[in-house]
Amino acid sequence: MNAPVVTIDGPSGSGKGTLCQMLALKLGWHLLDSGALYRLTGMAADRHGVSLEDEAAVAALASALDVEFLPGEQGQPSRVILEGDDVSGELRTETTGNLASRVAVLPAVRQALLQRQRDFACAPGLIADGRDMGTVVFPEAPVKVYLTASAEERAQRRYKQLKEKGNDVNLATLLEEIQLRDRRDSEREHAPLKPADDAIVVDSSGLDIDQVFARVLDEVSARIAVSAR
Ligand SMILES: Nc1ncnc2c1ncn2[C@@H]1O[C@H](COP(=O)(O)OP(=O)(O)O)[C@@H](O)[C@H]1O
Ligand SMILES: Nc1ccn([C@H]2C[C@H](O)[C@@H](COP(=O)(O)OP(=O)(O)O)O2)c(=O)n1
Repeated sequence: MNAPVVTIDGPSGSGKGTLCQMLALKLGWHLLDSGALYRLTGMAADRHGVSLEDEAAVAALASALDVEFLPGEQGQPSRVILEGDDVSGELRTETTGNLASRVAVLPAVRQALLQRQRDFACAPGLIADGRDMGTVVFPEAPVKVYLTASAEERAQRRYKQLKEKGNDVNLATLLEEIQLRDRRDSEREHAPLKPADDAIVVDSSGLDIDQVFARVLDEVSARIAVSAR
């Protein structure tokens, strides 16, 4: 039998990454950060001077990504190595997020990453974070969540997150970037950001992350026999 998959889709800053890490830790399941694959593809194109207009060349980079995901030293975040360089910091910037959103409109890139994402579904189970996890990559998943929040709240969260990391950020610019990315991700022709027909929609505006986690864990426990750690 295939491993169970819980999909968590939604726009930037809705809390997907945080929620998915909490769920994966609680259940002892694998975690797929699909956005990281689009981010790495965008970064690879940038490094190799490949134009984002050249769909075939960007897709070739996506199929051949030379990447390693390393667990962090005790108490440290995990590290991502692209072509031998530690790109963990650069990977999470808004500039890279925008690059990712631009390569993500290219159908050949999405196709090149499809099987790589499905291969993450191994026992005992997978928590999959992205935009099209429930609609395209794992349409048979028994639990699908669409996590959202107002653009203003998401921009505030991102502002706080980046400020805490010591980045020089501007709230109005972050809000504009989030709105632009929402539009590009939702309006693209292939695998647009939208809730799956059978997704549970959770609006996290006004909920803290522990409340979101409790709500989603209840939904998971109601649908799948899980043994939480
Ligand atoms: N429900 C919430 N309330 C307040 N802050 C949150 C909530 N969920 C996530 N955050 C914070 O918002 C920021 C963005 O969350 P993240 O998980 O990176 O979102 P995404 O992966 O959807 O872009 C992080 O700093 C995170 O701690
Ligand atoms: N399954 C996915 C995941 C991400 N993408 C694209 C669209 C997103 O704007 C970028 C970056 O995604 P990522 O989840 O890393 O970004 P956020 O943490 O939500 O800001 O990649 C996608 O098209 N499909």
